[in-house]
Amino acid sequence: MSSLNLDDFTDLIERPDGGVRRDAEARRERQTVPPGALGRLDDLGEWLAAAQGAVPVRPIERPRVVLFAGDHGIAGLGVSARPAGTADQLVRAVLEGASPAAVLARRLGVPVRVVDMALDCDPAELPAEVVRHRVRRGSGRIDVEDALTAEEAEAAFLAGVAVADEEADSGTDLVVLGDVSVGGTTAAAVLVAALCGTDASVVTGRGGRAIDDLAWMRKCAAVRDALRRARPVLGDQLQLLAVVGGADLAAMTGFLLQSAVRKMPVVLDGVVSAACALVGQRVAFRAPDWWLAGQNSGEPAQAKALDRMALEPLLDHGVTVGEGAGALLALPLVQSAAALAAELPVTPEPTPEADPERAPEPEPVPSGEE
Ligand SMILES: O=C(O)c1ccc[n+]([C@@H]2O[C@H](COP(=O)([O-])O)[C@@H](O)[C@H]2O)c1
Ligand SMILES: Cc1cc2nc[nH]c2cc1C
Repeated sequence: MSSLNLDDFTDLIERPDGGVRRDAEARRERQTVPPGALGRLDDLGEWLAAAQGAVPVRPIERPRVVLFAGDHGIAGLGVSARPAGTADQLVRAVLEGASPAAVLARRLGVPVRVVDMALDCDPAELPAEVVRHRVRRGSGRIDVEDALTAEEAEAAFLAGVAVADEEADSGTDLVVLGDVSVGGTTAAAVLVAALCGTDASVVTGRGGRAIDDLAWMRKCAAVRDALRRARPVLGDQLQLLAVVGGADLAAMTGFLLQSAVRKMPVVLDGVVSAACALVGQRVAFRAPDWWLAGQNSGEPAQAKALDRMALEPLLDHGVTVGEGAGALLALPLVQSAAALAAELPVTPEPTPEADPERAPEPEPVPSGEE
């Protein structure tokens, strides 16, 4: 039996500071740029201030890309555009600078950290910088078996918690979160359908235009079968991740929740991070207050999950490549919002002298010496 109790997260996660948010709004009102003229960037700047507990908001100077990597047995059914068990190749491409996320991260000067949770390869053949938290080699085939044992799910979740603590402790001020997986979007679709009470066909996407009609039908059938296995465990999120999630998704959920505990804002990427965020919301309803939806990837399950969390994607360019690439594109926008909020000139705060009607009572004169 698993001993980890996720209920503790409900109390551990606070809301971003509402008073700070109001101070940020008041500061914005004293900027000479007309109200509303910066559109959603105003909201973004005020949200960041509240998350940081600081007015003016501090610049985002130490962002990081954190990617959880794993293979999924379900990919063996031909539900992915990639052959099953090849996520390690994607990991190498990221770390060699040869993938979309690697190009963007290099351009933006953001370090990338890849965590092996369940790659299906010899660990000795992985690049040295891969963070090692593997709990098994490939998560189980979720249409017919559990992705993980209860112990593996707990270990994976706690690995995610540990990585979030390491990031927070090292001064990371914003995380761009993504996955490197093969078959991961099938597990994500199952989680979203299970938690939203919808059918397989509503949540099953094509991964951009990557899979054909036959593969889409196989994916739908796999989601339907896994969904049947998910329903009995809907009330226990760790068990849900064990039955139909996988090691990378369990870790990502732990990461998201602990990031909220540590008040470290996270930008979500695609359907996999959105599904984990939705599981996290079930664990702690305040947690989504700490997350931003970087982009709309176009996957129906992602849209459903974000809608449930009332998160509105910053961008919409149909980026379905995963590995945090879509969320990375949103990073300059977030950094711009912080810079505008902090750097645009403000008119001086009204002082009591300038407004005699609002002048406070005079301080009583101290009667004696200290
Ligand atoms: O986020 C999305 O909408 C999305 C849609 C299709 C694929 N991906 C990414 O592509 C990778 C392979 O996913 P899959 O499930 O199609 O094998 C994985 O890293 C996913 O995050 C991502
Ligand atoms: C305004 C705003 C509200 C949010 N709630 C959760 N994440 C958020 C992000 C933003 C930007």
